[in-house]
Amino acid sequence: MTSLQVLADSTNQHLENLSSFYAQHILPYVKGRSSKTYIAAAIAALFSYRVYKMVHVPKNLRHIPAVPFWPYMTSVLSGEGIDIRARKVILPVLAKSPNGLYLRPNQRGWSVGVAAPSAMKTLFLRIGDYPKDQKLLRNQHSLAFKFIGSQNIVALNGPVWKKHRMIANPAFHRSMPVKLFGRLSEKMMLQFEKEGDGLENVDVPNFLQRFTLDIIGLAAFGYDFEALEKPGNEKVNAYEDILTGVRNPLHFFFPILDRRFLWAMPKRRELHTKLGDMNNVFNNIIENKRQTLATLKGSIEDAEKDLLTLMLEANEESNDADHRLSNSELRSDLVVFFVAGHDTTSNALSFALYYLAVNPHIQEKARKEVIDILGDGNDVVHPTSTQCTEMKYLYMIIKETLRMSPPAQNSSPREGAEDIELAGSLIPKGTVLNADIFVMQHNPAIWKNPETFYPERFAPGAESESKAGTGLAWVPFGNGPRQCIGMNFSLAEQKVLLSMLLRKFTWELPENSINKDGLVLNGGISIISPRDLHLKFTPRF
Ligand code: HEM
Repeated sequence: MTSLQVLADSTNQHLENLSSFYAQHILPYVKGRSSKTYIAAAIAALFSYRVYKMVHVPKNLRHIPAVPFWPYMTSVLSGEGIDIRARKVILPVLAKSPNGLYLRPNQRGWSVGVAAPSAMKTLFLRIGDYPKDQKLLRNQHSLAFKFIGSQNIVALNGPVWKKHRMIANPAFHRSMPVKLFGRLSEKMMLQFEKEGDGLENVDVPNFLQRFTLDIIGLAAFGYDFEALEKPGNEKVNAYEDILTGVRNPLHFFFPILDRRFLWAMPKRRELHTKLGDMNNVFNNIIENKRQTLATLKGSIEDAEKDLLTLMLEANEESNDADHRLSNSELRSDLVVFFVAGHDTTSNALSFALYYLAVNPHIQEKARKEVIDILGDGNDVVHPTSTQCTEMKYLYMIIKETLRMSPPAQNSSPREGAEDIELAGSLIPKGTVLNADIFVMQHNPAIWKNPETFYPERFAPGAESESKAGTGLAWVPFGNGPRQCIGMNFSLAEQKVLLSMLLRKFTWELPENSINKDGLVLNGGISIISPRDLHLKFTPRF
C-alpha cells in the first residue's frame, strides 16, 4: 500500500468517526437552528473529537498500561518537573507493567514509553525496526522545522542519515579542543567575580549556558556569541528566544497554532522573523568558510579546525556527489549540534555542581584526585586530554550526575516500522516510541536507592557493571548506531571545567537556596534544568 493510500484511508476513517460523532452527539441539539449555530456546532464537534482522540487509548494499544491522561497533562502543562511527574504519575503505572513499557499522551494520541534495560537495548540497537519518527518534522510551518529542517543528522533514517553521520564522524573523532575548553573555563571563573553579588551568589545555570554557547559557537564554526563577556547581547538573546519558542509545550502539543493562528500571536510571529535572520547568519558563515577553505587549502592546522571546516573537508574528500552534504544540510546539522550540545552540557554541569555542593565529602574526594593529577598551587592550570583521561573519580561523578539528572529526559521519538513484538508486547506498525531515560534511571526496580547520589556505583565491578547482562540501564547519551555523536566532546568539556573549578574553589548552597531541601527542576518535556540554582564559591587561592 502506498503512503498516499494509507493517508487517504486514515483520513476517511477520521471523517467517518467524526460524522458519526456529529450525528450522535451534536446534530440532535442544532436541528432547525441558524447557520451560525451549525458552524459553531461543527467546530465544537471537531474540537471534542480531537480531545476524545487524545484522551482515549486506542484499542490496539490497550494491552500496555497507560498513565492517567489528565494528571499527566496537568503536570506537563503546569510546568511541573519530570521528577514529580515520574513519582506521582509514571512510576506507579510502570510498577504494574510486566516489561517496562507504558503509554503516555503525545501530540497525536498515545506513545509507548520504554523504561526497562532489555527493551531499551532493542529499541536503540535495532534501528531498522525502530527508525526515527519523522512526522513531527513534516510540519513545515513550525518553528522547529524552520530552525533545524528535516534533512539533519538527528531526524533522518537509512542511507541518507548514514551519509550525514559519515561526514560528521571524523569531526567528532579527532582530539578534543581541550585548549578552547580551558580558555573559556578560565574566562568564566573570572566573570563569576565581576557580576551580581560576586562569588557569594553565583547564578550557575546562567553562566554555564553562556559558557557552553560560546564553546559550541567557536567549536562548531568559529562563531563567537560573546555570551560570557557580553551577556544578553542581541545574538545570544535571539538564539535563546528561538530555542525557548521551539520547546514551548503548548506549541509542541498543538502545532496547529504555528500553522493556522500565527496571525493572532504577534510574539510568536516575531520569533519566526528572528529565526529567518539567524538562518541567514549561519548560511553566510557556511558560504564564507567554503570559500576560505578553497583559498587556504592545506594551510590550517588540524588542531585549529572547527567542526564545520572538518565536515567541509570530509565533504570534499568524498568522490561521489551523492555522498556530499549541501549547504542547507550542513546548516541543519550545525544547528542540531547547537541544540543538542549546548543546553544538555550546561545542565549536566549545573547538576554536577549541585550534587557536589550538597555532598561536600564527594567534592573533597574529587578535589584530591584533581590536585594529584594537576598539582596544587596559586595558578590556574588547563588540563590536557591525557590528564582528563586520568580523572577516574570525576568521571564516576559525571556518570552518576547523568544517571540522576539526564539532561535529555527522552530519546527522540521512534516509530514501529511494522507490527512487531517488543519485550513480549505487540507494538502495532506506526506506533510512536520513546526511550524514557529519566524514568528508567530512577526506577527502584532497576537501580538501588535511585534517589541517592552515589558515584561509587560506577566503580569497576560495582552496581553499574553488574547490569551489563540485563541490557542498557544507563543511557543518558542513547546507545547503538545513533548514540550521541557529541558524547566525548561533552565529557571532555565537563571534565576540563569541573577539574578547574575544583582546583580553584570550594562551593556550597547559599542559606536561602530554594534547593536546600532537594533539587528543584524546571518543567518541560525535553531538556531538564535546575530551577534558581545559585551557589556560593570560596576561592582556594
Ligand atoms: C551532556 C551532554 C549531552 C547529552 C546528555 C546528549 C544526549 C543525547 C542523546 C540521548 C542522544 C540520542 C538521541 C536518540 O537516540 O534519540 C543524542 C544524540 C545526538 N547528540 Fe547528544 N547529548 C549531549 C551532548 C551533545 C553534543 C555536545 C553534541 C554536539 C556538539 C551532540 C550532538 C548530538 C547529535 C548530532 C545526535 C544525533 C546522532 C544521530 O542520530 O546520529 N550531543 N544526544
